[in-house]
Amino acid sequence: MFSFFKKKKDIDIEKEELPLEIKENTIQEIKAENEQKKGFFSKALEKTFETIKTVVPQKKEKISFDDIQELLIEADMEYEIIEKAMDGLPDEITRKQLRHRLVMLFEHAPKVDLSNLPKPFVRLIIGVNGAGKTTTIAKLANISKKDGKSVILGAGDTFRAAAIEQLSTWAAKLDVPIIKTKQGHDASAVAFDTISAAIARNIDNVIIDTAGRLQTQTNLNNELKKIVKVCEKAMTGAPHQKLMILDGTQGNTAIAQAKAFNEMVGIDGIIVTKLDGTAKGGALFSISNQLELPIFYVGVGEKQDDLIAFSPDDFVDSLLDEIYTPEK
Ligand SMILES: Nc1nc2c(ncn2[C@@H]2O[C@H](COP(=O)(O)OP(=O)(O)OP(=O)(O)O)[C@@H](O)[C@H]2O)c(=O)[nH]1
Repeated sequence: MFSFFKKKKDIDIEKEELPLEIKENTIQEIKAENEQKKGFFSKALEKTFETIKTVVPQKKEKISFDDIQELLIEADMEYEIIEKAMDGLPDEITRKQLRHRLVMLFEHAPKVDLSNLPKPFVRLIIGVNGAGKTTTIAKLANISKKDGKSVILGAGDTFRAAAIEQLSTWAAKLDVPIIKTKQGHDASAVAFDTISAAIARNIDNVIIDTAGRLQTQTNLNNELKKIVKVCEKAMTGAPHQKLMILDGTQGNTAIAQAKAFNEMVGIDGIIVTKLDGTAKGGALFSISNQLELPIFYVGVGEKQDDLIAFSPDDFVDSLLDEIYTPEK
C-alpha cells in the first residue's frame, strides 16, 4: 500500500526461493504498479505541472537555485519550508540533490504500521464543510471492499439531513451496510451503534462520518470530543485513526484548520482531496511537514476509484520527471 512496504516487498521477492520466471513476473508486476501509481500522480498534478512549467519550460539536467525556488513558490509550497529544503544547495541543482531534500520534508511524519490491525478497525473522519468527507468515506469503503475486507459506515453527520442521505446513497451504490439516525439526533450514539454492529457482525472496517465544522464552533467541537470518548466506550482503543480531510484547493490555508483540530482531538493522519482541481500540489509538502503528520491518501476526482495511497517517493518523482531529464 505504501511505498516503504512496497520496497520491502521488492527485497523479499528478490531473496525468495522462487522459480526465476515467477520471481521476474512478480517484480515486473510491482514495477508496473509503481509506474501506474506515478501515472496517477501525474494526472492529479496536471494543474500544478502547468504552473511549474511556466518557470522551467524545458527539461534539464541541472536547474538553477532561483528557478527551483520560484517553481516551488508557484506550486504553493510555503516560503519557510522552501528555505528549509534548499538550505546549502549549490547554484545549479541536480535531480538527485533536490529529490533528497524534498523527500526529507515528509520524514517528520511518524511511520504507521498497518499490519496486525485491530478488528474492527475504526476510522473517524473529520473536516470542515465541503472538504470532501462524504466522498472520501465512499472511496475508503471502496478500497476496503477491493482489499477483500468487510466495511460498515456510520452516518455521524447528524447535523445535516442531506449528509445522511448522501452517505446512504453511496452505501447503496457500494453495497455496504450503514448505521444512521434522524437529523438532529446524537452523533455519538451513531458512532457507538456502528462500532457495536461491526463487533456483532464481525466486520473488518468501520468508517464514521462527522459533521463539517470550523475550529471555532465550540458546541460542535465539544460534540466531536464526545464522539471520540464514546467510540472508546464502544471498543477500547477506538477510534484507531482520526483522519482529517483537507481540501487541496485551499493550499496552505488548510494547515491552520488541521492544527486546531489536532490540538482539539489529536489527528493521526491526513487525506488531501481535490488535488486534481488545483495548481497547489506543493502544499502537500507544507501540510505534512508543518503538521508532522502522515498523508495517507490523496483524492484525485469525484468517483469512487479516485483515491490513491500517498507515497512521498512517487509524488516527488512525478514532480521531478516534469523538470529534469532522466538521470544518466
Ligand atoms: N475534483 C474533486 N472533487 C472532489 C474530490 N473529493 C470530493 N469532491 C467533491 O467535493 C464536493 C464536496 O464533497 P463532499 O464529500 O460532499 O464534502 P463533505 O466534506 O462531506 O461536505 P459536507 O457534507 O458539506 O460537510 C463534492 O462535489 C465532491 O464530489 C476530489 O478528490 N476531486
